[in-house]
Amino acid sequence: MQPFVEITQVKKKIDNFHLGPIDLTIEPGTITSLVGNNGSGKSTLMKLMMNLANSDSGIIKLFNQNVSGDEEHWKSFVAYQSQKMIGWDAFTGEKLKDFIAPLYEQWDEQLFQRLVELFAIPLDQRFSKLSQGSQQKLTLALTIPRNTALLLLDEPTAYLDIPAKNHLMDILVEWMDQGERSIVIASHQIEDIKKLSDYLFVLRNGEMVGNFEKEALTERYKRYWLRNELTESSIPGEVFRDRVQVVSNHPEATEHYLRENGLQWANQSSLDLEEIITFLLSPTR
Ligand SMILES: Nc1ncnc2c1ncn2[C@@H]1O[C@H](COP(=O)(O)OP(=O)(O)OP(=O)(O)O)[C@@H](O)[C@H]1O
Repeated sequence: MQPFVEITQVKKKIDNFHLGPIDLTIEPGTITSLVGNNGSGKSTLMKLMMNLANSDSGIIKLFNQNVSGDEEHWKSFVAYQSQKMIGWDAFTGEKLKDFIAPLYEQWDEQLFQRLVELFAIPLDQRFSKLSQGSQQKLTLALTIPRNTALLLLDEPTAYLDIPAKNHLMDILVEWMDQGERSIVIASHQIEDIKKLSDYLFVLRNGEMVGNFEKEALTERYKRYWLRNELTESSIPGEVFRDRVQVVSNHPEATEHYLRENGLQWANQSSLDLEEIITFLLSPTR
């Protein structure tokens, strides 16, 4: 099956900020988290994917169509939740639903009603009158039931309360099971990233660090506790050290070196995904 998204060598400059070059492919049936420090370009990348901003170079294809071309058929396969919904303030949830639902052939009214109930969304209030969390809940309730093949969510859980976050994760997992679908989610919430992602696309200050398969990434990092303090200046795979502790992102090379040089380790452990992301986003490591 054709990838849902193909991004090739995309670059974008905004004032002093440089994004890219970005290469990213989103296959059907996958959830990809966009992970990066603040201002690293996650929202910009999503806007580029939606053709809400123009790239300076490179190609972005959604459903095999160039997003900046004349043909806009690709838009019917995508639902996008941005951080700020422009033009919604004056309308109630009920009215917004009346505008949006008829635009989507696959609109799932039952799922909409379920989300309204689960999240206790007051549909009779104007969007501008809702709390930030309730605005986010309503936005999700008006986005997920569109049932498009691709769902782009820009920080969907930043303001959600704990029960709503948990409900949302269950709903997204369920939603994925209903067909050839994919989700791209920009998030700083480690629980979302851990629970949902198949892939982590990591950006550091506009630069692409990589697109990592989550399980492979967690297996790649190991911490070794050595019996004696290290005197070597650097050992293969090392990304961090502290007296008798070494963290490696290339365990085979590290272990080979330690054995060859008679350096024994008393213990080893895996790293938590949060710690791995911290290493990936840290400029000195
Ligand atoms: N409309 C704009 N005008 C000026 N600068 C912008 C604009 N949009 C984005 N930028 C700049 O682009 C860079 C990337 O911003 P972006 O919002 O894409 O990052 P992000 O990774 O989504 O950040 P965060 O995690 O804080 O939401 C930032 O330096 C930001 O200041």
